Amino acid sequence: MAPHAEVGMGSSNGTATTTPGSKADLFTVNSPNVVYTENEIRTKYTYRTTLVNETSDGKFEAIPKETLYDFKVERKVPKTGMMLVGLGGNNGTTVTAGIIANRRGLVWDTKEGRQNANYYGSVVMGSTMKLGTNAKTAADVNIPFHDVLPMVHPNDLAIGGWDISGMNLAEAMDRAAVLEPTLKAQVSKEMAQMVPLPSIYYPDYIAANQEDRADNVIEGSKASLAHVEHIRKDIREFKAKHNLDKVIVQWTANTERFSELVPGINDTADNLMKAIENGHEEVSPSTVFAVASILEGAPFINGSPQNTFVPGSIELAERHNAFIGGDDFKSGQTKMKSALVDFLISAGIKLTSIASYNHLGNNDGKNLSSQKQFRSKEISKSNVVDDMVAANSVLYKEGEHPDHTVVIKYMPAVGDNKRALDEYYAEIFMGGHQTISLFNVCEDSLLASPLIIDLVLITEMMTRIQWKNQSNDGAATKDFGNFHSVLSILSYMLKAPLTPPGTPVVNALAKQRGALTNIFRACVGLQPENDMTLEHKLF
Ligand SMILES: NC(=O)c1ccc[n+]([C@@H]2O[C@H](COP(=O)([O-])OP(=O)(O)OC[C@H]3O[C@@H](n4cnc5c(N)ncnc54)[C@H](O)[C@@H]3O)[C@@H](O)[C@H]2O)c1
Ligand SMILES: O=P([O-])([O-])O[C@@H]1[C@@H](O)[C@H](O)[C@@H](O)[C@H](O)[C@@H]1O
Repeated sequence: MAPHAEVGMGSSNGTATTTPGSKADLFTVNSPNVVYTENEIRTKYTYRTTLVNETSDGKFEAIPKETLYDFKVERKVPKTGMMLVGLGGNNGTTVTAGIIANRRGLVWDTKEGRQNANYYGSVVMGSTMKLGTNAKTAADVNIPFHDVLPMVHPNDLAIGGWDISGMNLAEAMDRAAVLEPTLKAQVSKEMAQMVPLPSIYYPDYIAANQEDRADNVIEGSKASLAHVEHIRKDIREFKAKHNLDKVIVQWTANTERFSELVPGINDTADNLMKAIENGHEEVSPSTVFAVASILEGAPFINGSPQNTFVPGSIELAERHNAFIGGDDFKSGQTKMKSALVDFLISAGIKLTSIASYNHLGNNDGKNLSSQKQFRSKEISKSNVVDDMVAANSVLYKEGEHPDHTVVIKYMPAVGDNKRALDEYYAEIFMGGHQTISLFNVCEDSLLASPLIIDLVLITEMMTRIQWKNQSNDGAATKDFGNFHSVLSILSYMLKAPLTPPGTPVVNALAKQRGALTNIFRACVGLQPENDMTLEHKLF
């Protein structure tokens, strides 16, 4: 068996990328509130919100509020590694092959002609944001999202990870049946050298039909401190082997059943550690990976829908000032839903029914053909409309919401090319109705892989941003510190965004992108994009 090798840093014949440590800035901000030093960007930022009081006669009083923040961004781009749990799966092999292809600037033949490697579908690598308006022409100036802050380039990521299947990544890529043979042929040699590290396997958490893959497992079928330490050691060794500054761990392994939330077991950090020590059956493999990552100081992202982040794991992350994020990549059908529902309801159209069906034939679909695993996915796919409905009391009474059903069927013949069929039914003006019927073929792994990259790049960036705020008299109220451990800024990439305890969940796609964009703009002293364009209206 080939050694547990990984794909290393950018190769000699790779395309030009942001060399770790360089500060090749596309723009600088000329403002008294922004200071650039050799190692940092320091910003004084005025955050403007509106506080609302309810008056005794049922009306509202709106009070504009300003909070002064200091932001500090480390400019040095660190050498970063991405460790995937489920490396040998459809997503794991596809994202690995995609980064290798981009790094080497590969071109391959397809039925439609020559195809170049790209990062389409990645917000960070494939989208832009408005920097401002041209001082002379007043035309919008848009820049690549990746250039708003000094971010890691995906071509420079070292890649590794774990899988309960010991198949090398070239064979696993063939098993996944996602990529063109002409591309696979060009990356196969390099991927054949990559064999996932053995992983923990607790059969009760994933479908029984996954058992035939489990030939690369660490001894023990229940949680243990030994499992936590084994994973921590894997992370340390990967980091040392590639001489990395940082490692981000991401779960793209199978969807697990939900863990039961048991007081005294997974409700607090101490109880969770005790439950792991005692091998409690309500501690899942994904929670063990989360705990190991938190203790090792590696941010952990959950790309699947199960409740990995039981309350005890969130408390543990907060205690260790570690970053976590999740849940469940928002790749195709649900991404469309979170945009369409936002459009309909904010247009004053009363959505009354969503029928959301899909069938797919990959191993994910095979795992989801088991009821407990499907239930995890059904929950994450169903809750995505709640915030948009609750925000419109004109259309919906308290507690009223559209009918919403989610159906997933396993149809091996279609492989990774999921067919999503949706019907949106709505009430319109004067008793009319609108019916929107969608047929959306989502090549699932090709849609999810860019999200895996975005989650790593944004999470890594968040480890280099610190903040403090000032009281109104300008005195610093605290020293610089990290954002909250739960990275809700990642919500755009996720179906069921995890938020700091007690804070609201935002699923509307435009709001999610706006939060991500405007927080990054704030870190270089730029006000939020507001699209008012008064300069084009007031003259
Ligand atoms: N568009 C998408 O593909 C998409 C979107 C949202 C969420 N997801 C989720 O992403 C996950 C991966 O999707 P996929 O299509 O790559 O699935 P996949 O079944 O092809 O890959 C999952 C991999 O995880 C491995 N695995 C299972 N248990 C493991 C463990 N305990 N440790 C290490 N490896 C383990 C399996 O052997 C398999 O190789 C699934 O949970 C899926 O629901 C996928
Ligand atoms: O396309 P989307 O809804 O974002 O997400 C997908 C689901 O539609 C699909 O049924 C499931 O198998 C995938 O894991 C993924 O969750």
